[in-house]
Amino acid sequence: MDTIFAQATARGKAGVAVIRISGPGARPAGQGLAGALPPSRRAGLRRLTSSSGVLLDEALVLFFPEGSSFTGEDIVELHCHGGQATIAAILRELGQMEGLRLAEPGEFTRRALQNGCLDLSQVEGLSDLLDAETEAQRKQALRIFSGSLAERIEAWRGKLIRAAALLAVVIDFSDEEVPEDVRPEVLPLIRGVLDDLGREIQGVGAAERIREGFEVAIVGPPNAGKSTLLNALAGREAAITSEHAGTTRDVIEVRMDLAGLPVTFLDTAGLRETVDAIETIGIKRAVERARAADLRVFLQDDLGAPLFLEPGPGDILVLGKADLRDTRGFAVSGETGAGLETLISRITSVLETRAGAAGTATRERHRQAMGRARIAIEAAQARLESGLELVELAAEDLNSAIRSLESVVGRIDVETVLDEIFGSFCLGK
Ligand SMILES: Nc1nc2c(ncn2[C@@H]2O[C@H](COP(=O)(O)OP(=O)(O)OP(=O)(O)O)[C@@H](O)[C@H]2O)c(=O)[nH]1
Ligand SMILES: [K+]
Ligand SMILES: [Mg+2]
Repeated sequence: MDTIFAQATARGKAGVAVIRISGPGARPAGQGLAGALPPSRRAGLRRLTSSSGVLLDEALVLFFPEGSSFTGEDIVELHCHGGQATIAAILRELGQMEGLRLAEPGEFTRRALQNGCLDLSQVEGLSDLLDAETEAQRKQALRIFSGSLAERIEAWRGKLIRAAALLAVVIDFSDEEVPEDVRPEVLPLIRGVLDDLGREIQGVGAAERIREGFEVAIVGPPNAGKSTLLNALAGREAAITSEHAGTTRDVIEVRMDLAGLPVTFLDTAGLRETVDAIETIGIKRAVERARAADLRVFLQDDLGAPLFLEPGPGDILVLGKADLRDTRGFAVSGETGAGLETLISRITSVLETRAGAAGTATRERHRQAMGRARIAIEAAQARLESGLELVELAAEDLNSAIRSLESVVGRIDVETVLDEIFGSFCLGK
């Protein structure tokens, strides 16, 4: 196995930079640079020198031995000064050492996965954690990274293995006398898993929105003040505004953080009947994007006017230019900021409710694997409900469901399933 190294912190000038070395050559490489390494997992201040005796830096050095490091291999960390020349000099020195090479992107994490320090879902969680920009994203990513999905999978797997083992008893006795009917125990077990899976599959959509961001489209007639409203929400001149009806043509996106939820606001072309070819294209885009958005804010001149688009559940209808109106209804003004707080809190509350449906699974990959498992378990359930004749097929269905679930965490070894089934049940053969 190669020994790899890379700068773990972001590129650019900084107070401190961390360089990580992982693999069988990490310890000798660290010793070559720093002399004697500090005791395991304890920081020690060392002078880093090149093989030709040139002082490179003074750095904090840490050693994480194989088995208790991020990658599972020996790791040496150098917390050096964050100047570009310092980092370059140390990386150059490491590159000249026998058996060491620069890591490829994600290679430390890949090794952690290979060595069983992280499962596949945790690797996904780690990648989300590094991408997290809002509080909801951070919490969701950290939950997966700390293994919560793996725990759920393990619990379902345990129940399905127990169910399959009970069926195995029936299969074994089927040639001799009438076997005990294990269905009163098996069916509730698999029903419980089906209920959980149903909820988790339902929640993936919400979890994906938290990962990728919700889209909120601002729609309405030309000159309603949509772009002015977007700019007020963004706190900057993101979109061109003018007194000319039909100013906005392209969809303008502004990314924001609403109470920890990532939200992209879309400003769109004003909706109306028009013969202008370019405006027509803009309106088509507006309608498409607004339909696909999670939520629409209909900014209106008067509430009776045509909407050009069917409002969905949770959508918000609001009058614009509140400063020019004498209304006791809900109105906003991008110009003065009137009603903005109320609008934001309404949007937030709709999105928070939706985000609340998120479970533990966060990705399409998870949904597909859980979906396959659900189909297989439902097949087993149907076979068992019709009697015990199809018990072998039902057991096969359960094993296939177990494999699908295991694929979520990257463990797809069937032998372990068989081992557990026959390890916990002595059939006396
Ligand atoms: N008094 C007042 N004027 C506003 C308000 N919002 C926008 N306006 C004015 O109304 C005109 C149209 O504003 P825009 O923000 O460009 O309207 P729009 O809905 O984006 O228009 P299109 O992109 O053409 O569909 C501009 O002259 C704005 O200054 C408001 O809240 N109060
Ligand atoms: K306008
Ligand atoms: Mg506009």
